[in-house]
Amino acid sequence: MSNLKSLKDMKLAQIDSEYPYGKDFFETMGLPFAKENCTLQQYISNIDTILMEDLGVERADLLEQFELFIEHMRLVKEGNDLQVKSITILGGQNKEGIPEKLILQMRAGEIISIVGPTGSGKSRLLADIEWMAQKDTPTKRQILINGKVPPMEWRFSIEHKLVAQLSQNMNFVMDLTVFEFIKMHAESRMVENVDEKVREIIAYANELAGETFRKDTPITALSGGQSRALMISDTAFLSGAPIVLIDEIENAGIDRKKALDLLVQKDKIVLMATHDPILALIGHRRIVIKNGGIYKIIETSQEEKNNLQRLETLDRMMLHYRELVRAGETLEEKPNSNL
Ligand SMILES: Nc1ncnc2c1ncn2[C@@H]1O[C@H](COP(=O)(O)OP(=O)(O)OP(=O)(O)O)[C@@H](O)[C@H]1O
Repeated sequence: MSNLKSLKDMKLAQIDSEYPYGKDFFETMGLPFAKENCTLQQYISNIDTILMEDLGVERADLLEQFELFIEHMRLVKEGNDLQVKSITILGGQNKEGIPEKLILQMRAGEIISIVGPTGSGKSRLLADIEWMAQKDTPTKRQILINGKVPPMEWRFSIEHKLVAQLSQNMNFVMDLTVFEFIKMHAESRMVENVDEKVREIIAYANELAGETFRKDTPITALSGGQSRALMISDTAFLSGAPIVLIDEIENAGIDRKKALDLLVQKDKIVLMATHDPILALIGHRRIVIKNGGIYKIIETSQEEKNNLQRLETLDRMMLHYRELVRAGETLEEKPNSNL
């Protein structure tokens, strides 16, 4: 905060050029923030007394609130820029208290799948990462960011949101169109060229979703797959979060491979819990969970990658037939692996 102490002595024009969002603070209160040749202190002292009374704020408090606002916005920007090069999981214990005995490091640009039977603890592992567990969850795991214990504030702070979670259910309750919703998010992330970014996000989401939607479609009218696609595209383009956790993407009816390519392009660390062999093999490595503990880690072998191609061919065939079913066509056509 020390550099903020001098805010009051800065000229308004200088504040405007260093913190372009600063004027919003005053303008939303109905206080014009012209680029006058006076310091912030002078500007606040010169605000009409009746206006100050109407606002119900003391001059000293106004300055303090402004300083807090600038600090908050600065942290949001810093959080956006924070680089996560690695996450490390220090093993804890399984459901029976047997130690995991492992150190697993994951680097930016990696996709890691998490596999294991229902109830084995896949979501728990994702939750440990999201919460940046410090031996204080049932698994007793510890998570390091860039090889270090993350500062406590990151666990609670919205500004340092390191983790974006795409969960199984997305329920929208707001009465907004797709464009308004994404625009609101883009504005809160303080991106430049908001409208262009929003159009880009919607276009990508439409590529991921089987059925297209329009920018003026109400978000409540989106299908499960469409809203999932929208949130994936939104996360890829807007979320500063370098870590993306995906809990079971397979049932969403979206182009899973494209979705992952989009997320990983952005140099994120992607972890996904899945039962789907294609997604499991898209991962560079997969964590196998058994009885609440990390049981083994499998590097995707060349042999498996060759199988992935075969499985993808089968998947395209299935998708084709699914489209025929959706369109009410007959299914008499012979399966064709050249699709
Ligand atoms: N190491 C552990 N110690 C204690 N409890 C655990 C451990 N791992 C997981 N659990 C608990 O076991 C339960 C099931 O785990 P979880 O929901 O993560 O399973 P899952 O593999 O995601 O299942 P599904 O495939 O059905 O989504 C949860 O209540 C979770 O907190």
